[in-house]
Amino acid sequence: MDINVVNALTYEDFVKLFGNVVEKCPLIPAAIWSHRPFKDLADIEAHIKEFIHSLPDSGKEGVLRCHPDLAGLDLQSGTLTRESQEEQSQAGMTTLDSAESLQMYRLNTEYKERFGFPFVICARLNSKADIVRQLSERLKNDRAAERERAVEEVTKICSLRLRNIVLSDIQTKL
Ligand SMILES: NC(=O)N[C@H]1NC(=O)NC1=O
Repeated sequence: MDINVVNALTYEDFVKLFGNVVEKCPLIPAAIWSHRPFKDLADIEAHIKEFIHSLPDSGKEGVLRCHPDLAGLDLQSGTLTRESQEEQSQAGMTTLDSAESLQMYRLNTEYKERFGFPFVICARLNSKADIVRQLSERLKNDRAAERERAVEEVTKICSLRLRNIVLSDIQTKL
């Protein structure tokens, strides 16, 4: 995908195309649109990261709260976004047995009670075993460290989603 094509998109088409690069946060692409023209995809990514990092703690936590639980209710009821469905499926979250589902439910619940936002990890870069291990490990962090850790995962998810868009035919997304 040519960056000139992206730079020529209307605001509406830009948000339609990049609206979910950060889960359920179309405000983020809407905000960075004003930085056009972008040099390349890395430039778009840098603006998104800068925007997220510039948010106050409450804003960062808000971004985290837009994420569905891994192997949670949205997955069970078929209400995940297309991107999240693909990612969770790739990490084996859609084929958990009942003991694994219960373990994820308990850990997710404990995590949300401790931090007040859901556990977020880039599912495409982690196996089922990695996810369970990291969920248990990260429960030991303090809130500020964990917020930053989780935001880092949001940026990894965003990078892969951006790459996916670029590698696929732009026309099919509009
Ligand atoms: N909670 C959480 O990590 N959710 C996600 N991770 C990911 O890669 N896609 C998601 O929706």
